[in-house]
Amino acid sequence: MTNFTDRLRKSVAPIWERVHRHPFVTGLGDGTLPVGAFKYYMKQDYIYLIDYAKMFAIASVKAYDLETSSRFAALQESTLNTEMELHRQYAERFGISRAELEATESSFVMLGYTSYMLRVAHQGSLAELVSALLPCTWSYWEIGKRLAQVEGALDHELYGEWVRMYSSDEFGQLAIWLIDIMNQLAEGKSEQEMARMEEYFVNTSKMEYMFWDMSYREEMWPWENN
Ligand SMILES: Cc1ncc(CN)c(N)n1
Repeated sequence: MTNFTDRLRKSVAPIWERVHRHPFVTGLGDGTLPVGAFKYYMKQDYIYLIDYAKMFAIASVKAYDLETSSRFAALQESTLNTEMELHRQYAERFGISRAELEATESSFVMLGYTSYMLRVAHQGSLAELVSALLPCTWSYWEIGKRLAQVEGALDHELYGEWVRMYSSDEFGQLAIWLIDIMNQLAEGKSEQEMARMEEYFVNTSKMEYMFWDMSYREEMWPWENN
């Protein structure tokens, strides 16, 4: 028997494959990614994660039982204090202060992505909320695991830290828990509800691709660097 997340994964197969082949992602693995693009990405991703952590906070409020509520609260905590610590450490290496990091001006893609997710979180059910946030954690874990297979990627002096974090068992446990809860929440849902959840999952998967792409091109608003 296939579960709901098998259906989701199948529906985004071509998009995620494009992500795996994107030069930003392959460059993280083989070390060819320009440092400027990585710095740009780190700063945009830092402010992205501030909003992403809020998705878990809203999920904690919407949860139907205490255990689920506290798991989402823990996910918020680990985003703010473990995942974002990686960014703070990179920023320190680059001589970017915490204040500067937090004051990063949002790119259009970053703003579109987080605004969309937060809209689903505020207007939708818990199941819809999880379907919109799941590509973020799940796809990074998949990318991390694939890059960890590339020779030298785990030990690269700049990008190794990134690959180690997203391929780690700790990060994988978070992704697995989210995949499980997605399947539980989908149980008993009508085809119409599942189709809406699939739409959110596909849309945020496309936005993941766009986030990599804008980072590679260090894209801001069109009148600033075009
Ligand atoms: C844009 C994006 N997507 C996903 C992740 C992994 N939490 C992230 N840090 N940034």
